[in-house]
Amino acid sequence: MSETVLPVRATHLAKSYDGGRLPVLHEVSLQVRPGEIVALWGASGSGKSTLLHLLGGLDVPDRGELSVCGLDPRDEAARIELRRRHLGFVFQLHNLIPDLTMEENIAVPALATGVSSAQRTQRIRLLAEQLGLAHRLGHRIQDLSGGERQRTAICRALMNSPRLLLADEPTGSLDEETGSAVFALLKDLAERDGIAVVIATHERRFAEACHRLVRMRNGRLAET
Ligand SMILES: Nc1ncnc2c1ncn2[C@@H]1O[C@H](COP(=O)(O)OP(=O)(O)OP(=O)(O)O)[C@@H](O)[C@H]1O
Repeated sequence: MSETVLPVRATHLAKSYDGGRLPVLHEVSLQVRPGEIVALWGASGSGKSTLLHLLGGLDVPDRGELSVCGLDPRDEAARIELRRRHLGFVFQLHNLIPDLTMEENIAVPALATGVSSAQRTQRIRLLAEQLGLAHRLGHRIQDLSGGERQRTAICRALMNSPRLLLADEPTGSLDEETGSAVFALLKDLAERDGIAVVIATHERRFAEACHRLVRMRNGRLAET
């Protein structure tokens, strides 16, 4: 990615629900550079998930300018390209398919990209080793611990080598120790692999350990 193409460049984004009756985001501007881990920190209902959804093309802003890895997620073709090649999303409740194995779950994003099954298997093994999951690849999701599930979700999000990882309360369902391990992993991805990471969290200790803490309050950003 050239230096001018930032993973996130959002300017004056606004979003409301309920036909405009429920304004949720106001004048939100945010830039994220490669290798940077940025926390969106704020109380429940402050708009963190809504902003992540806009960045990930899961929802569209009412107003403002948005470029994600040089593409506009409002455009459908760009959205498909983003999901296939540039973007990984980690949800609070992992959203894995419980009946499938860890390996099958991690493989899902690669199914639409046309990579060979040999390349797919190689990539899954590499990621699983990096995240300490190699010994569990054949297990079904329902048989895994919360921390293993969340690390599996991170593997799945990394499957297509994204430049930007969006993580919505990735530690929210985990105990303190497991949550710390998952957070350390996300920070490592930014610092070691140059992936831009945006993490929504209400946990102050994680927000403060990020490179940048952006506070959200009533749908507005205040950088600290
Ligand atoms: N699809 C929707 N339709 C209507 N209102 C919504 C929708 N999504 C979110 N909201 C509302 O927008 C506001 C912001 O929600 P959002 O989920 O972005 O906050 P959050 O900071 O991520 O909260 P939490 O930490 O609880 O996940 C809330 O009042 C929420 O009820």
